[in-house]
Amino acid sequence: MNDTAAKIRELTDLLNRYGYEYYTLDAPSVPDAEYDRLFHELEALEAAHPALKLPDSPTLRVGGAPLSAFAQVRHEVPMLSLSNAFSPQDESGAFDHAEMTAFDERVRGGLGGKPPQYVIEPKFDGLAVSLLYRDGVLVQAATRGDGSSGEDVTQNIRTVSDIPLRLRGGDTPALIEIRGEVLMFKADFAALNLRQEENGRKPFANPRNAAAGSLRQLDPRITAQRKLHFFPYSIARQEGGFSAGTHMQELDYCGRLGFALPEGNCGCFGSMAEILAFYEQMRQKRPALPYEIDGMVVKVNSLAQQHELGFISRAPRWAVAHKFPAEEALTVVEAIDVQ
Ligand SMILES: NC(=O)c1cnc(OC2CCCC2)nc1N
Repeated sequence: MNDTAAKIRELTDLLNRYGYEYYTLDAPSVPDAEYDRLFHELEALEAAHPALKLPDSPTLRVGGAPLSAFAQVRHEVPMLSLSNAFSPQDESGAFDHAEMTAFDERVRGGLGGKPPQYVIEPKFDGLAVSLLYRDGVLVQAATRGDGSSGEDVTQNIRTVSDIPLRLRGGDTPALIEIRGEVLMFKADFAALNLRQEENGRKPFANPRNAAAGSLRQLDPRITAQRKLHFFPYSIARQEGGFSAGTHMQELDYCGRLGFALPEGNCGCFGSMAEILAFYEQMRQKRPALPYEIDGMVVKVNSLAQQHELGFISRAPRWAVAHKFPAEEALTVVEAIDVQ
């Protein structure tokens, strides 16, 4: 590699590390002026040697030329959406968690009575996206769309500062598809709407609409100005790298790969009673959170148990077998009678 290419590689890695410290760890190790100096040095080298610009260059964060339209991306693994378990309040204001108790019973039934561990995490109120990394480099990002295919928003996603352009840590998987929620923090939403009104533009109704509108911009330079964030919540597929056995291990792995995690707002418990207590705590904490959540998501922690249950829930909902009593069942009854 010639020394210009080596210099571009060195500046790219250094600026990506500084960006991770600043945006994801909220712990910059250099002053902004030093970051800006190195950034302009990289911009100048890339302008002089366009062929040497790297796919994970931090200069991609400012957004390139506008698109005329979004391409469609087919999801290899359909993007499932969550069924809702509402907890209506009774007249005393207490929450009736009957639907959660029913969920717990269905899960235990589906696992042959084995007691599951549950993870409870925020239900982020943003928009779902899927991120594809090959050999550690972000190569494609898509919205959920109809679950089977979505819009290619790769250029716009590259402007989201806490989405790594290259995965961190060692043991990089050859391929990994990470799904999560793009959202706008409440404070950034308020500031954006102030700017909208100052410029005579319509304010956004809520942070979710603001995030969706900002991500589905054809001009990435507008997306870059919108201060979006991303939280991962599942690994859809993976080839190589660390093989998680539970959802908590998946989240922890995403943290090691360089993603931001909703620290302190997730929990893992062995009983629905503890889950509901955590739900109650989060309901109290909700107004003070920096981002909007519209509930909590409860998942079976073990991936093996998820796959086992997933099979049952993937059975056609529109058909059911109504079986005659098995012959041997009658025999067994007779055997008991005979004894
Ligand atoms: N809005 C959220 O915060 C959220 C959405 N989805 C999921 O999980 C998907 C992954 C597999 C089935 C549902 N988790 C979440 N936290």
